[in-house]
Amino acid sequence: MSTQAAYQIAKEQYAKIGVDTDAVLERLKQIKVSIHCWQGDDIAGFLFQDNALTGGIQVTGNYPGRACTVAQLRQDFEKALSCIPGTHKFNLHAIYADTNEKVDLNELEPRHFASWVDWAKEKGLGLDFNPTCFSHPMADSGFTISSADDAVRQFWIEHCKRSRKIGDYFGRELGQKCVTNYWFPDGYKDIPVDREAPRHRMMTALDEVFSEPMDPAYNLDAIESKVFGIGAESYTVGSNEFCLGYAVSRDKAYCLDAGHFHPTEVISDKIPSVLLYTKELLLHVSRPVRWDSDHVVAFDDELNAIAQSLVRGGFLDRTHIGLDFFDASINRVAAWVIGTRNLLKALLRAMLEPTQKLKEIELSGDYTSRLALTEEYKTYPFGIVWDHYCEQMGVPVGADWLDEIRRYEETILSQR
Ligand SMILES: C[C@H](O)[C@H](O)[C@@H](O)C(=O)CO
Ligand SMILES: [Mn+2]
Repeated sequence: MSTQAAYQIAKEQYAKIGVDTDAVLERLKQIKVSIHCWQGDDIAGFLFQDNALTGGIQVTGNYPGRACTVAQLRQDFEKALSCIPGTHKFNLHAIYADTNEKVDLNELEPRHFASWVDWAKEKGLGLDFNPTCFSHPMADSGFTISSADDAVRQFWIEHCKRSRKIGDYFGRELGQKCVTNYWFPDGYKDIPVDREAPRHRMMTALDEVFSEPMDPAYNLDAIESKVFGIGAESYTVGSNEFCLGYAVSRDKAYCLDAGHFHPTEVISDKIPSVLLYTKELLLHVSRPVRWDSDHVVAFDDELNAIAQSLVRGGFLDRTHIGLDFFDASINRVAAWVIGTRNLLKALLRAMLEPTQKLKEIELSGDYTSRLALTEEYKTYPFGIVWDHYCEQMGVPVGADWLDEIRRYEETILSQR
C-alpha cells in the first residue's frame, strides 16, 4: 500500500476521535528544533582544538569521520537536515567561532560569527548560542563565573557579556529570536563548608552579565541548572533551586536539561510548574542513562511524556526545544537524524491526541475512561501519519534515510 493510501485510512481513524491530521501536520511544520552543533564534532569547536574537554562532561567513542573544520561541520549538518522534516535552528557554542584570528573567549565579537550568519541566511536556519565556560585554562580550578579569584570571575563575566551580544546579533540578522543559554560547570568534588558564597558570587556575576538592557525579541537569556558533573559530585553552584530562583527573580528563561536531575526525576513533570513562573522555557532534550550520559534521544517514555506535557499544556509557543546529546560511538550525522526525528515524532504523536476531550473526562472524575482511552490511543497509527509527513516534506520515509547516511559515510566521512 502506498504511503498516501495508508495515510487516508489513518486520517479517517483519527477523524473519528475528533483529530484533524492535516491540521496537526500544519502545526508540526511550525516547530523549530534547536539542533546542537556539538554532536557533530564531540564538542571540540574550532577556537582551541587542542584543549581537552572539561567541565565534567564526557564524550565517549571514536567513530571515524568527526567534523574537524567549519566547512565539514556545516556539510554534515546539511546532510542531517536533508533527512529531517521542517525548518530548524542550529545551536552554536562560542568555541565554534569561524575566524583565523587568535582570539580568546573574552575577546569574541559578532564579526567572528559573521560566516555562520551568512550560512544560516542561505539555508533558512535560525541560530542559538552558548558561552563556552569549560575546556579552557581559566576553568581549570573547577570554577568560572563563581570563582573567588577576581581575575577568573571577570574573564568569564566578560565572555558571557560578549556572548549575549553575539546572541543579539544573530537575532537581529536572522529576524528571529536567538536563545543564549548560560551553563556553568562550577562545583566542588568534595563536601564544601560554605555552600552560599559561590552562589552569591554567581548571582552577582550574572547580574553584571545581564546589566545591559537587551530586547528579548532578539536575544533571550536562559540559565541551565545541573545536579552534578564529573569531578563536581558533591556540590554544584548552579543547582536547580539557584537557577530557577534566578530565572524567576530576573525574568530570564530557565533551561531544563533532561539529564540534569536525580535519576528518578523527570523534566516532563517540571515543565508545567516552571511555566507558571517564567515567560519562556528552554529544553535540552537528552537521554540520561544512569547519569547525565547524553545519549542520543530515543523514542522512549520520557520523550513522549515531554511532548505530551508541551502539547497538553499548550506550551509550545513559550518553549524553545533544544537537543543536547553527544555520542561519538556511532555515526554522528545519523545521531542528529535519529534524535531529531524522534523528538518530532513524539511531538506529532502528542498532537494527534484529542487533548480537550481527555481534559474534560479527567475533570469530570471519570478516571476509568481516562486510562482506557489514553491506553487505546497509544496504538493509533501515528507512524503512518509520520511517513506521510516525511513524504510531504521531501525527506526520506521510514528507515530510507539510513541508506542516505551510509552513502555519505562511504563517500565523505570515511575519506577524512
Ligand atoms: C555542551 C553543552 O553546553 C552542555 O552539554 C550543557 O548544556 C550541559 O548540559 C552540561 O551537562
Ligand atoms: Mn544541557
